Amino acid sequence: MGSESAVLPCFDFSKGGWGLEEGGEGWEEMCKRVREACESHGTFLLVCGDETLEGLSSEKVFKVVKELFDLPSETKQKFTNPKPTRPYRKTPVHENFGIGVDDVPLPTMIEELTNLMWPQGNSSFCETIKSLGAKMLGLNALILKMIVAAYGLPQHYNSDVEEMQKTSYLRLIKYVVPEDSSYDSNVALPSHRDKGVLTILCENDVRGLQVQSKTTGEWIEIKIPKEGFVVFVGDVLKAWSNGRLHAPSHRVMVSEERYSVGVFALPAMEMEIKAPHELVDEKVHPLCYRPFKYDEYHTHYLITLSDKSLEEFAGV
Ligand SMILES: O=C(O)CCC(=O)C(=O)O
Ligand SMILES: [Fe+2]
Repeated sequence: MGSESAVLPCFDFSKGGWGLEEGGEGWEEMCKRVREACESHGTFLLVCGDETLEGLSSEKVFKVVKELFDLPSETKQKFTNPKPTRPYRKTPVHENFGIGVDDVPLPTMIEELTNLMWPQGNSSFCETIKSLGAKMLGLNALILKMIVAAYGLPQHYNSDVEEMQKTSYLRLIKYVVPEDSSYDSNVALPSHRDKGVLTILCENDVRGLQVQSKTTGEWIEIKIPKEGFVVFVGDVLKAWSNGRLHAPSHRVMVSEERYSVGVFALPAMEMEIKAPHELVDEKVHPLCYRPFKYDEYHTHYLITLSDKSLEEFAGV
């Protein structure tokens, strides 16, 4: 355990690097590399740089995130998201706010959260988290388009890309070292695979995230670039890609207070997850997963909470 994240691919999406423009110079090469990273590791790092992040420095983001978690418990508990899996939650090792309800735009939800937490207003929280959310949603969308392009799939699969982000949501997380000494481990978030499509995360300057190597099974420490993100492939994207993309197990170990922000791309509940026929062939890539509705898979997971739920539910 303990390899440096230097072994993980890291792409420069800053203006001085590869750039972010769809179809721009270096686009094809970048799509290919992103696809390869998602196949071999299921994860990669992204450096965005100040210009691309438009002033959203890590200091600025985590200052407002910390302000939220520093509010009194009674105030935080007022946040009862109508989506039952995403209210304010607190356990001995972490606290989190899941922000996002199907059909309600993320900026509206962030405004509602701000008004609830600070009736007198807090524009720096509201504007910072809205800009960050928009940036992270945009990056998820771009990466999904890159994957479609890298497989040489016809443009009409971009409608799958849109469907696959219909219920995206943002999560603000604080990890703590438990005071209760009966918690003898510092596993703050146990090993799991993300069940959705694609996850993008940033952290304050405290490490703790680890990913399990696809090839060796060892745990690799992830050092998310300060002006950047880490990206994980989730189960739904693995199924859609006919098992070509890898959905890696990851976990969080903490020895000091840590904060992170994640945007989780999730499909429309009624979306049928089905590999494009171009990604299926008899010999090399036989069909790995039967087509399934996302809400059925989601329900199955909530019942079993199994890390192998995709294989159990839809494996052929
Ligand atoms: O907080 C992190 O760095 C990871 C969070 C995560 O993996 C999750 O919420 O699914
Ligand atoms: Fe995760």
